[in-house]
Amino acid sequence: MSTTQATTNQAPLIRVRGLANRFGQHSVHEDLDLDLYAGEILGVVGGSGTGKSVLLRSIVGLLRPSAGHIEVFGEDLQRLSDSERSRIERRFGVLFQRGALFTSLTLQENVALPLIEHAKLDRADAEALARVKLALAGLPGEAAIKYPAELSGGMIKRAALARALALDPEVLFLDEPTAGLDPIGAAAFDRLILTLRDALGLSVFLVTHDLDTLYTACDRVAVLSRRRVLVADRLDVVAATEDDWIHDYFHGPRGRAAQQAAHPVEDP
Ligand SMILES: Nc1ncnc2c1ncn2[C@@H]1O[C@H](COP(=O)(O)OP(=O)(O)OP(=O)(O)O)[C@@H](O)[C@H]1O
Repeated sequence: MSTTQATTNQAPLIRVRGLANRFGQHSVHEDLDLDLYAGEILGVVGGSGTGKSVLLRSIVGLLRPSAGHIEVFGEDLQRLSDSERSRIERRFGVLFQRGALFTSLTLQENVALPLIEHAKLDRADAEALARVKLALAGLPGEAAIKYPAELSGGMIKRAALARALALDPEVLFLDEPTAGLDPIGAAAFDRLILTLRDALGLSVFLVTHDLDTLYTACDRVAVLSRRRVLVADRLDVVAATEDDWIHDYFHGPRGRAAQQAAHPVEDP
């Protein structure tokens, strides 16, 4: 696995080594290595079924790996007790692919839930803070008392992001955050992720199929292929890697369009 010089000088925030995930006879990951550095937005890509979500779930503690080590903030997750592990996991915010909000709760009640449960705030304080988080995620004030069914897909994503930010995480995990959004909504969401990273100093692990997201938001890109991370590096290095999937993905019509949109050729 290659990596940029700039990132090799600092200790990674998350260090995955020799990871294996197997479901019966089906091996999804074998001997997978990956690092996430402080303050970076790492895009994780790969063909369907290459195990991007499984990797995310192993890191955030929802799936126990079959083998290997995951170190987070310098601690090996497998060696920690359940309570120590949940102390670490509290420093994560996760936006799942089907970022389900509770349909019977308003947005501010949804976002207040982790604040009541984990930060032990009373309901009024939790909902006041929830409104701040909803604003941070770019939602207008009046959205706070709406129910998910009353909102567009883009607004629901933002509300789910607000909930992921509720406990002031240091690392944000996003599983296909722009899936299902129209191109304008997706571009706005990419900008929001960048703004939040800069404003809050977040580190971001971002699973995506969206080439525009890679070009506009990601500092590095990791490609999952053949059960491991084939390459994790700057986009230009990744796009130049000799591999059939990488070639088709980055140099097909969609890849060329995304690159063109990110770096338009100026008229003479
Ligand atoms: N709990 C599970 N039990 C058995 N197999 C599983 C389980 N979770 C995931 N898998 C399998 O692991 C493989 C990788 O799944 P995963 O959802 O991580 O892929 P992905 O790269 O995120 O795909 P996509 O891009 O389509 O979302 C799939 O073949 C899936 O069926």
